[in-house]
Amino acid sequence: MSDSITIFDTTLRDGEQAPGASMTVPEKVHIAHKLADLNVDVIEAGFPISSPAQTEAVTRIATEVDGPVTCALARTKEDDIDAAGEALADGTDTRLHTFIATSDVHIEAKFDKLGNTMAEKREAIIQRAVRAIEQALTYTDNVEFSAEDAGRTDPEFLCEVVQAAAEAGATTINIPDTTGYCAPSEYTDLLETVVDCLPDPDAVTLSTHCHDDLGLATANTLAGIRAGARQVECTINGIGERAGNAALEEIVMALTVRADAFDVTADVHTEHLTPTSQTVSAATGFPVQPNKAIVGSNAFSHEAGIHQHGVLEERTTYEIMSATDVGQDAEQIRLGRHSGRHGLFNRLEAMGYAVPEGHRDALYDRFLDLADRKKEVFEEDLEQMMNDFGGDAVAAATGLPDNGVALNGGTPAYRLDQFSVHLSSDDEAKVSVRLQRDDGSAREEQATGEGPVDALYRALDHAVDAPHTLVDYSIRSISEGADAQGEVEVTIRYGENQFAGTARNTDVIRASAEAYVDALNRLVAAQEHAESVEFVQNGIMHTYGE
Ligand SMILES: CC(=O)SCCNC(=O)CCNC(=O)[C@H](O)C(C)(C)COP(=O)(O)OP(=O)(O)OC[C@H]1O[C@@H](n2cnc3c(N)ncnc32)[C@H](O)[C@@H]1OP(=O)(O)O
Ligand SMILES: CC(C)C(=O)C(=O)O
Ligand SMILES: [Mg+2]
Repeated sequence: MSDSITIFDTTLRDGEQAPGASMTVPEKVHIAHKLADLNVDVIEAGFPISSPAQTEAVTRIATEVDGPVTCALARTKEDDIDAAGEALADGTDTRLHTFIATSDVHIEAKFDKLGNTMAEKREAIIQRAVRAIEQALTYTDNVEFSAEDAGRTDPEFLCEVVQAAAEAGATTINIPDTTGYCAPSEYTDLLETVVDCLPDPDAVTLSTHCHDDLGLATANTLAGIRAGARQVECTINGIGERAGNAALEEIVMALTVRADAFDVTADVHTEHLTPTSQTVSAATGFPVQPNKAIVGSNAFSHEAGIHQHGVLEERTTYEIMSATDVGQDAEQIRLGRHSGRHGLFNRLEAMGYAVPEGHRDALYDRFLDLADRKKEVFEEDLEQMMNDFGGDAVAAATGLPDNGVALNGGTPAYRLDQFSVHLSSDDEAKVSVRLQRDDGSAREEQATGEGPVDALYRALDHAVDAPHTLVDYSIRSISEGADAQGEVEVTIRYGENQFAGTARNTDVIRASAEAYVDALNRLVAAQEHAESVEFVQNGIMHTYGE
C-alpha cells in the first residue's frame, strides 16, 4: 500500500456549505490559487447544478489553477452529472465526484419513492450509484463515489454499495462520517471492513470525509488512515456543514509531527498553512479562534512565566513544532499578568534596555501593576513604563533618555488626588475632582459639561489659581487592543506662552485629567520661577515670562 496521502481540499464545496460562508467566484479562484501554493492534491471547487456561480467557479478553477486536480460534486441525478461534467470540460486534470446516501435513516427520509421495502430501496440506491458512475466516466476517467452517511450505514449494505461502485469504475471510494457520529475505533473498524470487501483494494483509493459534530473529525480521519485510507477530505480552518469538517492543517501537521506514529507522508508546503487560513477567514468572514490548533494566533504564544522561561531556554519545552514551519512568527512571548521576570527582562533587553539588577524588582512591580490593568502589555506600554521609570536614578544607570520634561527641578504644584465621573444618556456629565497642592492643602470642585472631559476640565479650572485658556486637546491610542493605553496631549495658553502636558493611561479619562494637570503644573512652575524660564517639551523649546 502507498505511503503517500492524497490531500483532498473541500473548503470551496463542503466548507462553503457552512451557513454564512458563501464566497464570490473571484474569492474562490483566489483561494484555489492559495491551495495550489499549499500543494494540495485535489480541490473540490463546487457543486455545479447548484447555481451558475458555482458552475463558473468550477470552470475557472479547472482552467486557471495549475497543479491540483479540480473536482466537482454531483448527486446521482443525470442533470447533476451533466452539469458537473460540462463545468469541468475545459480543465486538464479533473475529477467528477458523485454521491448518494446509504444509511437507513437517509434512505427513508430522502428517497421515499424508491420502493416499498427497505430491500427494494437499497437495491435502487445501488442502481442509481452505478448508473451515475457510468455516466460520470463519459466525462473523465477520474471518478469518485461517496456513500453519504456511511458512518451510520449498515456495514453489510455499505460493502454491497462500495463493491458495486468499484466494479462500475469509481477509482476513489469515500466513506463519509457525514454526521460526525463515529468514535475513532468504530471508524477504523468500518474502513477495515470496506477494505476487506473491496474486490481489488489496490485498484481504488479509499477516502475519509469526517465531520466534527463531536469534535472527533481529525481523530477519525487519522483513524481512517490507520485502516488504510490514502485520501483525506478536509477544509482549511475546519469550516463546513454544522460544526465543520476535519481541519486540513491539523491532519497535515499530525502526519508531519507524528510521522513516527502514522508512517505516511503528505506533500504539503506547510509554511503556507497560516497565510491560507487567513485568506479563507477573510473571504468567509469566519474568524479563526485564537486557540485553534496550528493556525490560531495563540497556537505558538506563551504568556505564563514558567512557560516563557522554558521556551526562552529551549523552545521544545513547550512547542512540538516550529511556528515558522506553519507560517507563523517565531518566538511569540506575550506579556501579561501571568508573565515572570525572565519574560519581561528578556523583552526589555531585546528592546535595547539594560536593567540593572538593583532595579529589577521595582520595575517588575510596575509591570505587574500595568498588567493587572491591561489584558496584554505591548512594547509601546513597556516604552512608556521605562520612560516613567526614567525619572529616578535608574534613568542614569540604564542610559534611558530623559523624558524631555523639565519642571524646573521643582515638585509639581498640583497632584490629581481623586476624581469621579457620572455619565448618563439623558443628562450632562458630572465630575468632581480633588487636587492636592504641594503645600499639603487640597481643593475639591465639581462641574458639569458636555461629556466627561469637558466637565473634568471645568472642575480642574475651578480648582487651580492660574488663569489660562485651553488651546488644544488630542488623544490617540498608543498600543493594541480595546484596553490600549491612550495618550492625551493638552496645550494651554497664558498670555503669549503655551504649556503642553501629556499623560498616558489605559483609562483615557484619567489620562485626560493627568495631562491637563501636567500642563497646569508647567504654567505654575513658569510663573513661580524666573522672569524667563525655558523648558523642553516634546522636542519644542518653550519660554515663559520674557
Ligand atoms: C452531505 C452533503 O454535503 S450533500 C451536499 C449538500 N449540498 C447541497 O445541497 C448543495 C446545495 N444544494 C442545492 O443547491 C439544491 O439543494 C440542489 C440544487 C442540489 C437541489 O435543489 P432542489 O431540486 O430544489 O431539491 P432539494 O434540495 O429541495 O431536495 C433534494 C432533492 O435531491 C434528492 N437527492 C438528495 N441527494 C441525492 C443524491 N445523492 N442523488 C440523487 N438525488 C438526491 C432528494 O431526494 C430530493 O429530491 P426530490 O426533490 O425529488 O424530493
Ligand atoms: C457529499 C459528501 C461527501 C459529504 O459532504 C458528506 O457526506 O458529508
Ligand atoms: Mg460533508
